[in-house]
Amino acid sequence: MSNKVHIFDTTLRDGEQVPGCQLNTIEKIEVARQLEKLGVDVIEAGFPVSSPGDFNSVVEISKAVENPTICALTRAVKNDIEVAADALKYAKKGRIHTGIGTSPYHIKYKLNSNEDEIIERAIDAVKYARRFVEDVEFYAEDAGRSDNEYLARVVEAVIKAGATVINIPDTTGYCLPSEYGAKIAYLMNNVPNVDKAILSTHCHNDLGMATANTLSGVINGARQVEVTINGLGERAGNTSLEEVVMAMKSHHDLNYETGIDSKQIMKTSKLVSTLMRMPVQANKAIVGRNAFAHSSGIHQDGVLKNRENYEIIDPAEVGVKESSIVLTARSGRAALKHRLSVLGYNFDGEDLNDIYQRFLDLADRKKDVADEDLEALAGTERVKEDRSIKLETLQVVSGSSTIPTATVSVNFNGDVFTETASGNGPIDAAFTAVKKLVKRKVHLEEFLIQAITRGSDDIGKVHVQVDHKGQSYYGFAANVDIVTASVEAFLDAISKIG
Ligand SMILES: CC(=O)SCCNC(=O)CCNC(=O)[C@H](O)C(C)(C)COP(=O)(O)OP(=O)(O)OC[C@H]1O[C@@H](n2cnc3c(N)ncnc32)[C@H](O)[C@@H]1OP(=O)(O)O
Ligand SMILES: CC(C)C(=O)C(=O)O
Repeated sequence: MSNKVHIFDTTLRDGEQVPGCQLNTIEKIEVARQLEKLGVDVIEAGFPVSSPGDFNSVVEISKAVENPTICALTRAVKNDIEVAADALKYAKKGRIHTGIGTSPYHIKYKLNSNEDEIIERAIDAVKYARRFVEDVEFYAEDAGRSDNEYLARVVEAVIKAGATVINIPDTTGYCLPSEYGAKIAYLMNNVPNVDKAILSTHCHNDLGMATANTLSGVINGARQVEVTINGLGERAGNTSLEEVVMAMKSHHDLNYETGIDSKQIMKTSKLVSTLMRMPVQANKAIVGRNAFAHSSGIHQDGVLKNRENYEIIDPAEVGVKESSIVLTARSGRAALKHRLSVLGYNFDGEDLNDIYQRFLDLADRKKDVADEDLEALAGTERVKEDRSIKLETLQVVSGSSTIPTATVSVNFNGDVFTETASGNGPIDAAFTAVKKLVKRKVHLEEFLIQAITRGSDDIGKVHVQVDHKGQSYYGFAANVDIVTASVEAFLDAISKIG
């Protein structure tokens, strides 16, 4: 048996069934072209009978794409098949995907039918589709809950009728991996003409087992997998392409081949997420933003010593530039030292311990610490050491119905002095208190606050310029508390007055 596993992407059909994920034709063409670059074998482009828009998309995708087979979905209904054939008229390689439910639920409650009648309808649909195209895929909807012996009879009959690929969908995401694998193995062993067709998996994720079930199907003989980018699909989603492909690639011993250029995975994931307006969960395998992010000290130390200590996939393999070391309150000195060195600062020994304590203080208040925060820490560390007047404590009261008041204590050569003042805001009040403390005539000439990175938990960077007897002095500080940063910057400037 060949080791080639065909990748059938149904992002534009099953993925597009997700509420809010509908795309227009131009967007679908963009996704289809990217899927072609990714190297999928089949693109399921839509369900042409469902709407003129979907019909048109299948037509235009057929024109736009060269290499992959373009597939159109139908029910086991003549008109669906005729419309699909018409939509595929420009496809270089076109496939009709027709089928019908085979589980007791579907046969009785959905189709109000019986087993023999369903086999006849399945045969008729496949034969009818073969009048239009050579490549006909048959789906036994809800195969996951279908009786294996009956399913084998259906599969044998539709292969005889001319089906080239047989899809065994776990439509409701019900199967366990062992159960789904056993179903594929049963068909491989009990359908006499099974070698005339390819068995395909189509596993939904209702119990979070879509990827496991798909792999179990492949291990037991399926050679096509139906998958979507980012695992999008009806209800809890479909099997995610990136997970299946990277699982097969990571386990070289399984020896499966696909035509996928895995370096295109991230780009494809981002395109689909953006166009379908469906964010990817941060911890999603392979394509989540945390999939290659290390944020705890022990892991960071391990990754810095050797990436493979904590990574089974080289991020470059899926088109991610590099893994990231995210500095948080759970990071250790190894990660901090590494990040500082990337930024051009070398901290060792006691210096490293000092900045590490200040870093922890910041990280406890801020979820993650960005490079700009580190720059500020590394810079202010030096600034503060040189200063003769140091801020001991600062307390401010402000709000919409109170007079802003600040109490500032400073340490001047070992002695602590305290003053309280009010102002038109907390910074003005604190500056007035500082002016009372230093007993020097200083005039604030310039005052600039900047947020360093993004959120409201950001570090504020403050630059001040003060005038004393006609000469300008500059001060700088950074802190998550902008009033503290302002007072520190003011003191920094004042300390420079001789
Ligand atoms: C498991 C899957 O994901 S299958 C794909 C699901 N995707 C979609 O359904 C999107 C496209 N669907 C549509 O646009 C519409 O449902 C259409 C055009 C296909 C049909 O629309 P309507 O004619 O209004 O039928 P409606 O959707 O209400 O009901 C479906 C009918 O198809 C029948 N049907 C369902 N599946 C099949 C099948 N595989 N083969 C034959 N008939 C089927 C149902 O029994 C029902 O028939 P009934 O009205 O005689 O009871
Ligand atoms: C149409 C079929 C293949 C399907 O989407 C399913 O059974 O989940």
